[in-house]
Amino acid sequence: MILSDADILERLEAGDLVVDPLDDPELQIQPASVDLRLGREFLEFQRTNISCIHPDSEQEIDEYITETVVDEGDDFILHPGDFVLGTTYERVEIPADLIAHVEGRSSLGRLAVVVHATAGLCDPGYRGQITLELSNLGSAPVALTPGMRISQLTFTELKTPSERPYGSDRGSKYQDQDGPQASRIGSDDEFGGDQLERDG
Ligand SMILES: Nc1ccn([C@H]2C[C@H](O)[C@@H](COP(=O)(O)OP(=O)(O)OP(=O)(O)O)O2)c(=O)n1
Repeated sequence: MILSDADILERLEAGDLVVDPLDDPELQIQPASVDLRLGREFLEFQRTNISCIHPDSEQEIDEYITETVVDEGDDFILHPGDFVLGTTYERVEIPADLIAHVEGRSSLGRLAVVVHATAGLCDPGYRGQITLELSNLGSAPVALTPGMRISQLTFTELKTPSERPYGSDRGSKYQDQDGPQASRIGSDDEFGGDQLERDG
């Protein structure tokens, strides 16, 4: 079951679902979602000198990334073909019996701005700001203003609460993230590994 505005309000008031700060609930709570605003920090991949990214090398990923913090009143210009990481301004806490989906807003989609390239799932138990995978599929640069409503979060109730919510086991590498976080896929090994065992 997907939560409606009334369900979302009820869970926010109960305090187990958190969207903080929710400065203008009337504007931000939509019929069945909550609009989230764009934060000031962005991570950009440097275009030059990248021969190949090895996902298992965190150091390598960090070396290729630069951080930009947009000053008050300024915009971040997302150029055609760009891919950058942004962040929601709000911090969320998802209870063990809900799963949240990060969705784009139609008004930005119509400008060819995509807010999550592939991953759009916030696990039950997740706490923190949400990293946005921003790209511009159009042919004109688009100005993004921190504070603008950039994405929306929908909530689906699980049949039973998760027994191992995010944060309760070793693999929860993005728990409590603050600002945009680059991929930590290199930590997968440390947490049990995705590598297939080789035969012989
Ligand atoms: N666009 C998104 C999607 C998710 N998340 C956060 C909320 C999720 O609960 C958490 C982990 O997401 P995934 O499970 O999709 O990521 P991984 O499987 O790579 O990480 P882990 O191994 O920690 O589960 O990241 C985020 O900040 N921005």
